[in-house]
Parts: sequence; structure tokens; C-alpha cells
Amino acid sequence: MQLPAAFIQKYQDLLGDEALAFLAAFDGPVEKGFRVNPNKATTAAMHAKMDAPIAYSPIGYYGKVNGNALEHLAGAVYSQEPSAMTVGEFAKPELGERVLDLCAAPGGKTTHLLSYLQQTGLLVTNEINPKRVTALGDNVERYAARNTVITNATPAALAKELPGFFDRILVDAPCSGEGMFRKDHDAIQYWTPDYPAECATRQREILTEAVKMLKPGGHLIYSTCTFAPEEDEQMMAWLLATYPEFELEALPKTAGIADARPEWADGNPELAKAARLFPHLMRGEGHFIAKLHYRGTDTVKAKKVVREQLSAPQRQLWQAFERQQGLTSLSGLVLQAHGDQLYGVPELMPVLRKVKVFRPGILLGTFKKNRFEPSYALALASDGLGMTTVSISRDQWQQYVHGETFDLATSAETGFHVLVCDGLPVGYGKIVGKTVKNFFPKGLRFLATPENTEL
Ligand SMILES: C[S@@+](CC[C@H](N)C(=O)[O-])C[C@H]1O[C@@H](n2cnc3c(N)ncnc32)[C@H](O)[C@@H]1O
Repeated sequence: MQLPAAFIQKYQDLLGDEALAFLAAFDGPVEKGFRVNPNKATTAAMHAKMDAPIAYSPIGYYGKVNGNALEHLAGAVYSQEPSAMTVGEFAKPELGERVLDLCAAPGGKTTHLLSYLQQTGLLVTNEINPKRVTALGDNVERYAARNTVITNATPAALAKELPGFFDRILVDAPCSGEGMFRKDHDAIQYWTPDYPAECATRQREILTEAVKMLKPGGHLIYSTCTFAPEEDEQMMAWLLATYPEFELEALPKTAGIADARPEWADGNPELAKAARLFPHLMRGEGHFIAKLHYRGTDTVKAKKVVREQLSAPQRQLWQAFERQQGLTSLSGLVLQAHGDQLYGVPELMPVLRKVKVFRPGILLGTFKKNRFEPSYALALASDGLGMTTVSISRDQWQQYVHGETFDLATSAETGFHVLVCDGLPVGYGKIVGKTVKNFFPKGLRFLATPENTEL
């Protein structure tokens, strides 16, 4: 791989004898990996692929999965480079926590956090870029989140409305991306010797806002996918110097994960508690991760939380749908109609006034004239809600994702049913007799074959 001469020189100076192995790793193979979602069923095809576990993640495996496979579309697996999985593992939230993923699209870390929150607490997942937030929405939907709000805001706008609110904040910062050069050759084009310092300026701005949103006793996790000390050890040295209430927590180092390098910043030995992931030392791309504990004591007055917003006719239609579906346990959500769309908003969510909300919660469905039409998101999130389901075969699933109407072997009760294939909810069908009318979202339809959907 053709690396910039200034880049080579910089890391020769920093790494000395180790530089040879470091630079050689850029010509090695890119490591692939995937995570299994512990909150969904595991299919036989998944079991067959789960043969190379990743030592530092109980839900991570080396190997490749297909984005068109049933398991991926139904949120049972997520394709993620193995080093990136350390972030979700080190950030692992406790059940019931209020968590913020501040730089979240396309959702690799968000889906990892969701796996561990198990529908409890609250996840606010934010992406500043309006184009990238759509992919985040798709992944949150696939992961069946009923505890998540998606915002499309600047860190400063969020910090104004949610000071001292979160137990845990992840800043997976925009960075110079040096750790991804092997995976994404185009990233090299953007690199100049000054680029890490430019990124560092933005990272300091983001962190300045992030710290305002932490509760006393909370945790801040900071990660990048770059080797640049300006964005890694030096960023943490700046944070510790600027905010003495923060202390680094030692991260467990296994499978080739290394200590961070205090000598690349101000020499503070505490910095070694953070982690460096180097491709010449482990099976993965380049990353840096630090976990900090906030010992501040100032508490902030609780904000008003969201309230139900539903007209009487809308409530009647929803209740009729609940009865028809056998839906019994949609707990922790406040119902809000936004226009004709009904959302289940996490009840822990404060009211936001000036923050752009991309999705206030899980979309439950749409009010049509005198009826309620359930959403794809609700079908995907139906595990454990006691709703009526109908099993379909892999062949029928291929017809379904192509948008076709198909027949069941025997007739079922007329109405909406969650279709389940290999134990995974895949969407809604409206059944009349044996015929299944297709409600798979039009924008997601594709011509599926056994070959192009194989996991
Ligand atoms: C490393 S990527 C996040 C990857 C994501 N966490 C994942 O695991 O899929 C960094 C993100 O930060 C966003 N970003 C860029 N500038 C930002 C800023 N000033 N404040 C907050 N986020 C920013 C980018 O749009 C990008 O999506």
C-alpha cells in the first residue's frame, strides 16, 4: 500500500524498531467480523458461522456475513470489524442506564449498546450529519429498539437541553481515520501532516459538550480509529488537565490489545490505562479507546419527561389493534401521535425543545381512515410482546422481501400477523384465508435468491 512519506516518517520516529512491523501490517489482509444480537433468535446458519469467537467479546466472531441475508435484515447479526467491537465491550452499559451515543452513524456501536441494554433504560443516539442519520435509523429499527430516541443535532444543542443527564456517554469521534487505511484506501487521500491536529480541534469541541451531559458518577468512553497521538493520548491528557474530576479506568488488555503510550503525550503514566489496537499486534484494524469515570458532584434538576399525545379516536383505533394482536406488554413507552404516525416514546425521555429529533421512539404504525396499520419496526420489535405470529419458510421469505403476495399451507385468522422465519420476526403480512398480503416496506424490496441471501 502506498502510504504518504510524512506518515511513514512520523511513525518511524514514534515507534522506532516497531515501525517495520507496523508499516508491514498495512499490506496484510483486512480482518472481518460480525456480532450476534443476544436478544434475537440464533438460526442454524448463524451457528455454522460462529466458529471463530473473538476473545474480548462474548457476542463477536471473526468472519463475514451477507447484508442481504435474513439474519442481517432481521437484526440478528451485525457486520463489524473486530477492533471496533472493543468499543462496545468497554462501553458496556448496565441495565436501566441512560446512555448517549453522541457520534453514532451508521450505528455499529449503537447496536452493540442495544444488545447490552436489552430494551431497558434509555439510549439517545445522535448523528450530526442529516444524510448519515438515515442509516442509523435503519440499524436501530433492525435491532428492534424500544428504548431509543434518535437525534440529528450538534453536541452543543444536545448539551444545552440535557445537562447532567446521562449515566454513560460514548464519543466515537470523527477522526483522521489512519486505522482504517487498510480497509478504506480512499481515506489516505484526505491525510496530510496537519490533518490529525485539525481533527483534534473538533474532538476537543465535542468532548467539551459531552462532559456537560454526564451525571455525577457517570462514565465517558472516548474512541477513535486513528493512530495519531494528537487525537488519542494527547486528547486524553488535555481532558484530564482541563477536567480534574475525570479519572481514567484501566481497560482489560487481551488478544494483543496494548496499553496506550503516555510518552506520546505529557508522560502521565495514567494514560497507559487506555487501550491501543495495532494491526501488527492483533487481528483487527487500528483503534484507540479510553474509559473515564466522572467524580463530579453537581446534580441538575430533572427535566420534564415526555407525555402522551393521542386523540380519543386515535386511542380507540390503537386499543382495537392491541386487542386484535394480543399485544399485552408494551411497557416503558408513552404513546405520541406525530401527524398520522404513532410512536412509542421511551418514558425516561425528557422533552426536547430545540433539538432536531429524527425519531422520537419506535414507530408503531400509521393511522389510516378508521384503522391502524402497524409498522415494519413494530414487527421487528415484536419478540416478547405476545403478538400473533405466523411462521413462513425461507422460500416464502424470499417472495416476501421481493414484495410478492403468497399463500400459506393453511388459512389463518384474518388480519395483520407478524411473519416469522426461522424464529426471526421479519415484517407484517395481512392475511385473508391462506393469502398473505405483503407489507414489507417498498423501499427495502429486492429480488432475493437462495444464493444472494445466503448468510
Ligand atoms: C467514527 S464515526 C461514527 C461511527 C459510529 N459510532 C459507528 O460505530 O457506526 C464519527 C461520526 O461523527 C460524526 N461527526 C462529524 N462531525 C461531528 C461533530 N462536530 N459533532 C458530532 N459528530 C460529528 C460523523 O458524521 C460520523 O458519523
